[in-house]
Amino acid sequence: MTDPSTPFGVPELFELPRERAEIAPGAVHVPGWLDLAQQRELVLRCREWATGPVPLRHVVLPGGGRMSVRSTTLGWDWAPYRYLRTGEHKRAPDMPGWLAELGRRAVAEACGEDSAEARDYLPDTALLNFYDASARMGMHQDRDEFSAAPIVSLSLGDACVFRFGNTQTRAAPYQDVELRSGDLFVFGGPSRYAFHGVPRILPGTAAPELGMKGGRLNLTLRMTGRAAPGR
Ligand SMILES: O=C(O)CCC(=O)C(=O)O
Ligand SMILES: [Fe+2]
Repeated sequence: MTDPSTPFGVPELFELPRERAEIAPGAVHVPGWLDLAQQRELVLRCREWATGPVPLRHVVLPGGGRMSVRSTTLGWDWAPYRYLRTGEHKRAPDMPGWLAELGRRAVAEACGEDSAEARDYLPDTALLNFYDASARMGMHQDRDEFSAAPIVSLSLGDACVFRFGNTQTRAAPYQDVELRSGDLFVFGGPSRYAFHGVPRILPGTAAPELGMKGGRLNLTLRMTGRAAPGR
């Protein structure tokens, strides 16, 4: 008799469902939070933003280093290490209301529908990062915001190794989590200022139906805590 857990005798064809996990207090990984249709829709939007007034570019750090990731923003623009109203080229597009609402639902998913975090969450900025197969992001803290509200991270395309560390140092202890297309990761509370980074992209792991040729998109939603711009 064949073992029902290994159809065709090939265990690799079967994968256990990935479980929601609290990686550290206040840091929650929700695998497959976005279904394929939602992921495709977001990929299309990202494509628009990537070619918008502030196109995807390699940000150059004050020390002269060029980030291997290409990025752009909605709402406020980001230049190391602060949020600006005007990007290098033009003003970033507004943060769409539907995306802010998606962020609020993400926090409700991670922290609870009735939580103060979810009630008060109104992200005014989204950072879009594109990683080709060789791009990576070093360990850092997200601390350019004047708000301690959680950071919401959505992943699309190729999977990556996401390294989530501690609040004291960029070195160990840390945990490596595989973030795949559609996954949600929220970090707030005691983990809000934890060091984190992306040491590796796993090329060729995206579903072809997503319509991406390759690479990984990451969208982080943030509350900058800056006063709403007068327009
Ligand atoms: O790509 C990721 O998953 C993380 C991105 C990130 O940490 C950032 O943009 O600050
Ligand atoms: Fe970050």
